[in-house]
Amino acid sequence: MTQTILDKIKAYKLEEVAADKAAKPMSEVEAEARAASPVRPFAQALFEAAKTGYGLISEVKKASPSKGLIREDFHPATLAQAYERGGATCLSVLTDTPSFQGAKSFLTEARSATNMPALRKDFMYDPYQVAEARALGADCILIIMASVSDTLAAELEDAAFGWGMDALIEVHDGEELERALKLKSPLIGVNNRNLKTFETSLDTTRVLSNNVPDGRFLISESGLNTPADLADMAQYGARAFLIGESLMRQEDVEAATRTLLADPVPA
Ligand SMILES: O=P(O)(O)OC[C@@H](O)[C@@H](O)c1c[nH]c2ccccc12
Repeated sequence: MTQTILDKIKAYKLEEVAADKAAKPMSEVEAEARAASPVRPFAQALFEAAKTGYGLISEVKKASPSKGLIREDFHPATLAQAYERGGATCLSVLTDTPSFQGAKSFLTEARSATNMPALRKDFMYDPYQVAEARALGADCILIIMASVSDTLAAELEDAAFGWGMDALIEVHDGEELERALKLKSPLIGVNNRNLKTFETSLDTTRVLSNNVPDGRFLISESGLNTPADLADMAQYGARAFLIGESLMRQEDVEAATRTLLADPVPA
């Protein structure tokens, strides 16, 4: 079988985690997590925002494997503040370095410059990374069903809940969605980008929305550019969105965020 980009990421991430553990044992990370800035309610903030408008998870994203460098002028704290002033609900901060030019410090910097809850956007394979997320200040972690077993997904979710964090469960097809629904988290992220091929299609949300039951909260992720895209996805039940690139490409991130959220279709 050919190796996908996701397989490659997993391989280096497991090595990275092993090296991190050797440098700083779990007990130390746990102590840092206990001393970290208190958890901000991530899911709750999205539910609230979705009652009257859209929930927006705004992503601090410097580069991606498919697009290379997205934004030259990149200061996580400044960008996070622009998102907040523009009306975003939550932050997502890429902490992966090899593929996304992110950094763990970006998460702490961005979050502490705002009052928004923050998602650690990374590829999670070990409860060590979950404790580390909390130590960095994260309020939510990402669980990518395409890249983990059911057992590991449940273990990561339990670890997140144990720290008082939320978990965003990411799916890209019907099989992954079915597996996601065996977990407890209400936050279901449908990624319009296939992480194995990097192709993006909003049909992913359109199709999978049919199988997201009441009681789960649908978040449409990736490839969203315009208010019309959001209105389109909202018709399929998505009241919250995870957006990076299209906002990161704007000179005035605050104004672009405000424009995107200006005219929500009624809930
Ligand atoms: O930049 P975009 O197309 O607006 O997408 C944001 C976000 O959905 C995307 O960065 C993403 C979704 N799931 C991921 C998993 C890993 C890394 C990145 C991602």
